[in-house]
Amino acid sequence: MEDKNKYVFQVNLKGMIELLSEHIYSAPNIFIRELLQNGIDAVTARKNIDELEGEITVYLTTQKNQLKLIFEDNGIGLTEEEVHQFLSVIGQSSKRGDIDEKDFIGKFGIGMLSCLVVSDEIIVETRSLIKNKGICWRGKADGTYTVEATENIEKAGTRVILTPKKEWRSLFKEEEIKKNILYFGDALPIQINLITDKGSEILVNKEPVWLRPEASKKEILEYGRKVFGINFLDSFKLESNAGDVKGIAYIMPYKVQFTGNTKQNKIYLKRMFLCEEAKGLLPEWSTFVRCVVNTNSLRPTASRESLMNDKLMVDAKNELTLCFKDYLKYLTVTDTEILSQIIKIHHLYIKALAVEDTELLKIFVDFIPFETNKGMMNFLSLRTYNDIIYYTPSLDDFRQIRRIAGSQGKTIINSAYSFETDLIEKIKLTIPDVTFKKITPQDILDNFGEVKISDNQYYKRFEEKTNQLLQGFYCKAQLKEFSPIDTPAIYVANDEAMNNKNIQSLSNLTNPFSSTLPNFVKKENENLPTLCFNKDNEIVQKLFQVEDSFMFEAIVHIMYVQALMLGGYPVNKKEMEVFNNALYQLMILGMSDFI
Ligand SMILES: Nc1ncnc2c1ncn2[C@@H]1O[C@H](COP(=O)(O)OP(=O)(O)OP(=O)(O)O)[C@@H](O)[C@H]1O
Repeated sequence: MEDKNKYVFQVNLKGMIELLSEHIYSAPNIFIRELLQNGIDAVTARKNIDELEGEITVYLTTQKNQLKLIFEDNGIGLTEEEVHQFLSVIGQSSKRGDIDEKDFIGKFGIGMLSCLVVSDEIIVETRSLIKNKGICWRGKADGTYTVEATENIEKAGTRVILTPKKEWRSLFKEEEIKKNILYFGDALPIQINLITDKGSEILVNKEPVWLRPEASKKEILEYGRKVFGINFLDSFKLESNAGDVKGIAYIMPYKVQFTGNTKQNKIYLKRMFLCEEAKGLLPEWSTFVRCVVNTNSLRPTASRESLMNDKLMVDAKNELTLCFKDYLKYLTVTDTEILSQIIKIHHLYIKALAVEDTELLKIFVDFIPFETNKGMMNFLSLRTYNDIIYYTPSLDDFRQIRRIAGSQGKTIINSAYSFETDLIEKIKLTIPDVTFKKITPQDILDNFGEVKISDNQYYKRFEEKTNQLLQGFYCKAQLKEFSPIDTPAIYVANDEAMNNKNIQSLSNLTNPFSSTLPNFVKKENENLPTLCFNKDNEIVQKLFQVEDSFMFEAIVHIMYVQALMLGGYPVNKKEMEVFNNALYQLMILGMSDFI
């Protein structure tokens, strides 16, 4: 029995078009991609029936003062029933459920709507290869359509005719049409002709160089230069069974920011340009390459402007990651010159790769450069000249200790960069005969030579007086022996000590809560930053004998703030004030002798 309360959904076509143009498709030129796609799918469908070579011809012509864009293909065409079934029902596609479904690019049944973004009406003249009768279908943005017989189309195939809306005229200019056809269709396996009132030209007619197995490296690099405008260092093939992916990766000739920018590639789906975003398809550390790849079976999203991040994509990514690794391994035996250039320019990425792959780590480890207190050094020199290799994962610590550690004969790696500490941990596991040791400023301090204060009244008084002066800055003073001898004082503070200093400074502010802050510092905590004076330094030695308290104070303040600056520590307002004041007073004093 029929349900009286049952109704059928209505579709507001205008709303649908708005949705497509504003939210699904990124630009109005997408209609060119959709028309090319339909043309090629129609030709593919015909290939199963006869051997005719497929062709797409685009006409740009003025008829009765009206600009017309005509996309014509010699594909399978549509019967009258199919016109009603597929062209006139949104979301209905002849390519879904077909045994050859995987051969077609389209499948959602919405692509044609993109034409209504730029044209008020779509006219489709079509003649099916199966039922030899010409049909003219006219669809409008208000959701109505008409179908009638036509003699306009003589052979099997389809012709889509668009008249530009006023606001989109610029998209229908010859150069614009040409540019967009090449942008989306330059790798399509079909001849594409452009015929205008001025003449005709073939835009696409051969296999792109990056898909030709016999193409030379020179040709491939030349293609990369043309497309990306970059003189790449080298190139290698990308191939994966999962997703049926094939293409080329180009090595950037200069350093690129480690921003994870994956948006400067060319990704094709069944040879139709899809997007520039390779996220999910290539490994995260691969931003030192640009790639051009085609996939025949990874799945696009409905906007057809990115790939779906599904299991197949993950499998493809794993296979493509292997291509990177194989290429680098291959270079170790075929072209170490290129390899060392790649490592020199892109060592950050190579390190990330080595963290992931033990085999590669073993191959590359000696080539890998590290930033040390003695400049850039590769691992081979590091391990040849040092029994112990020190490293520090904090840039602040590295800045602080690099000079002093060097003078003590230690080599320290700055491992504050991404992947660096992970890499060191991995090297420790993989190459056990190399000794690594993490080092902090405190370790350096512990290694300074002790000075017996009680033996010398000058030393004793010096430490007392400097401690008194520095108390107000939450810093303690110690007399030590260390090299280099020309460094009068070094400020040493670990994170906790700095934290204590900051809390103490804040507690002096007028904020009503600030007085409670010192309670957060552990009471028994002796962990304050330390200013180590170098007992054997000339200025310090002179300072032992300075009796004048004004002069003593000024010099200690200058040495304190200078040590802060040298260590790369922040200098607060109070510290800056005493520093400036001391300098000012000393300058006045110095000048007075010459007046
Ligand atoms: N040039 C053509 N030749 C033959 N049939 C066509 C042509 N263009 C469109 N069609 C028919 O119209 C249907 C709808 O086309 P439309 O572009 O809207 O969607 P689709 O190509 O099926 O999928 P998608 O939305 O993924 O592009 C197609 O499935 C096809 O049957």
